Amino acid sequence: MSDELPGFTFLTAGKVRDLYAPEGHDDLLLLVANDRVSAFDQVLSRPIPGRAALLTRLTRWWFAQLADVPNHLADADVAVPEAVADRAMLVRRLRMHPVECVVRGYVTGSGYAEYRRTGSISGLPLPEGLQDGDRLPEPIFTPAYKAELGAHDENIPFETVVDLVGAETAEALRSTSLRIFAEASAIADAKGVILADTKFEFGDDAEGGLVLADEVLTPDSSRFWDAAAYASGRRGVGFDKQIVRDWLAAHWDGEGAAPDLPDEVVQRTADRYRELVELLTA
Ligand SMILES: C[C@H](c1ccccc1)n1cc(-c2ncnc(N)c2C#N)cn1
Repeated sequence: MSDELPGFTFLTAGKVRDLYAPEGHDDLLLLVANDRVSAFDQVLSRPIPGRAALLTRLTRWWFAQLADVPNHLADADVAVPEAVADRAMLVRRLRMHPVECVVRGYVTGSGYAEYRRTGSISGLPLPEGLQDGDRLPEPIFTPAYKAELGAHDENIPFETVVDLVGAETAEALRSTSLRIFAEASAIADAKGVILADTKFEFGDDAEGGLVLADEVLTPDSSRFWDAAAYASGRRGVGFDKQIVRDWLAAHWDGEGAAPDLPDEVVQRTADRYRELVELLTA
């Protein structure tokens, strides 16, 4: 739904979300999630029913758990159309910082690839001999520069963050990201879920205060692993896209457009999202 929201002006579309401006409210935005899912850098053709509403519910829940962190949710008298209400967030328009604030408790994915190449991630040297999925001695802040839509984010050292946003804001981004990660991973851990890594985005409000933005601590911005599986040696058993990834790996050579997911994979994936959200928010 890229342009049919009465009372709202369509601004831009991401892979799995659209951004609107409420007419007459220049200080607000509307983030609308959709049921599309991306894997292997492709938005898959078949949506996952209920996914957007579940992840919106999860983001709202995390914002409530992180009550000590200012966030961009707006409490404004603006009617959000019923058609999108359960998958939309009305938010304060911020001056966004061009930094993906990534925190890693475990080494995997692009971080592990960089580690294998350089022995470090975002300029942070790591112990030798780490294997994919290993827990790090302590969570690390590994920022990335926000790439254009569709391109990969580029890991950058903290010094570059300082050049981008200034020393005070850079330190606030790092300390706030690490603090939120510690709080969130403790909450997840208590429910049998490993928060392996996550990505936060922040902006400044009109008073210059640092505000947590975007979506937070969802499977789109984070890796959530089954702790029991990890403990038994099955590493990286994800809660969301593992089913999709496994099916694609078995039915697609990675060339051209990904094949349509079968009904059974779509349904199991939808169930898995629900399982994660209900486990975390219980
Ligand atoms: C990346 C994301 C996006 C969402 C949906 C579709 C495409 C991009 N986005 C969020 C903002 C944004 N700008 C100003 N104030 C804010 N509170 C936010 C937020 N969140 C700009 N882009």
